[in-house]
Amino acid sequence: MNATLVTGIGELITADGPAGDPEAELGVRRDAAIIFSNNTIDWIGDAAHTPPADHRIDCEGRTVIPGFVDSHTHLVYAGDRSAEFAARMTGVPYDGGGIATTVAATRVADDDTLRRLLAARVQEARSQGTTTLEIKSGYGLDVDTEARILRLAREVTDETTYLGAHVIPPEFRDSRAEYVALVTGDMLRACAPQARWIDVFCEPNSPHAFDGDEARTVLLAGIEEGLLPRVHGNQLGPGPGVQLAVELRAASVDHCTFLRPADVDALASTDDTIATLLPGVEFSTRSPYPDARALLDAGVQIALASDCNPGTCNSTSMPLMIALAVREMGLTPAEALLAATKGAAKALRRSDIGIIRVGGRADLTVLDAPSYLHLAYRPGVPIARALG
Ligand SMILES: N=CN[C@@H](CCC(=O)O)C(=O)O
Ligand SMILES: [Zn+2]
Repeated sequence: MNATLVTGIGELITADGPAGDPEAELGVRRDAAIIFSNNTIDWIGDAAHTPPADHRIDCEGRTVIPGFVDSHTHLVYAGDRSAEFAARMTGVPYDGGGIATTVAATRVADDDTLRRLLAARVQEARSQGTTTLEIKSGYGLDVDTEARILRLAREVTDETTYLGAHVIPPEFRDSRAEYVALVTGDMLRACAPQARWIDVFCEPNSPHAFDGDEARTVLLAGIEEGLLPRVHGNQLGPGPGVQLAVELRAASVDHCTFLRPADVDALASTDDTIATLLPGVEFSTRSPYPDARALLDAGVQIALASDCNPGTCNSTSMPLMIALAVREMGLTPAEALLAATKGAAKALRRSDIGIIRVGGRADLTVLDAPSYLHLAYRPGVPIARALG
């Protein structure tokens, strides 16, 4: 059977409590233990009366939570844009133009280089408690490199996203329609076999990104090819991204930084589309933070993700995202932890992760702390690590 007993748990957060009150939904259990085998949870019960197991992990009073689900990352890339960040801190606004810098560096990086860079970022994320990563393409913007990025991403996760519609590459600046035709034609056919999702940077406030009509064309082509839609929306200003995501029943619309009341209403009207908030981006671009309270008060389901990428948020740290969500967006620690686990799992249409329940994946994260509150109470210190 090769079963492992996890015991000595000071506070167990299952995220499997009744919906409604976040504190109750956390499903906090004390004096509980877990048994898992083949990465599946077999048993959760009283630590004083545990079934037999082959191995034993003593948490020595630490807190155990569901492994973080990071449902929005751009981890396959080469190059560095720290100079762009420094310029932004002097007041230069972000408009997505710097993506071309990363595209140039990524196109000339070989597979071994990209694989090594990706492996280091995956390990960095796991060392901070992340157990599921979604990984997008989007730094190739030509058929071969986009397909290469997704092939490398698929080596480390099944949650891969085709983002050929990240920006219009320089060589197509004067022929946007031709690039949209490439993204929805040869590039889509080359990439779809290695992708579960299709995404688009839907942003009329950037000359580099895609307007509502272009974004719709891209997503409909991806759906036709069997991919599930996700959207980068309303990041730099009001725009059609949220409405388009809800209309096409996208699993998630991400950023949601600039929301009009009609956008909040649209998100509140559906169970299909999660509003994924990316506070590391506002932190790193000095944008205003999304009005998370308005979303929650309207009954909108939210997720938190890192959006780790070289341009707007170069951090894999989900604990940082939780601390920012509490400090800057007014979430309670319970709301933030649920958004970084169960909520982010919903943004991937998954129910076997982001939660600790029998039959679910044994993706467990240990906090070197007596309570989950320390994720926001002690920002910037390494208290979280994935078990195993
Ligand atoms: N806005 C679009 N894409 C990424 C940024 C990519 C980059 O600047 O390299 C984002 O989600 O913020
Ligand atoms: Zn992104």
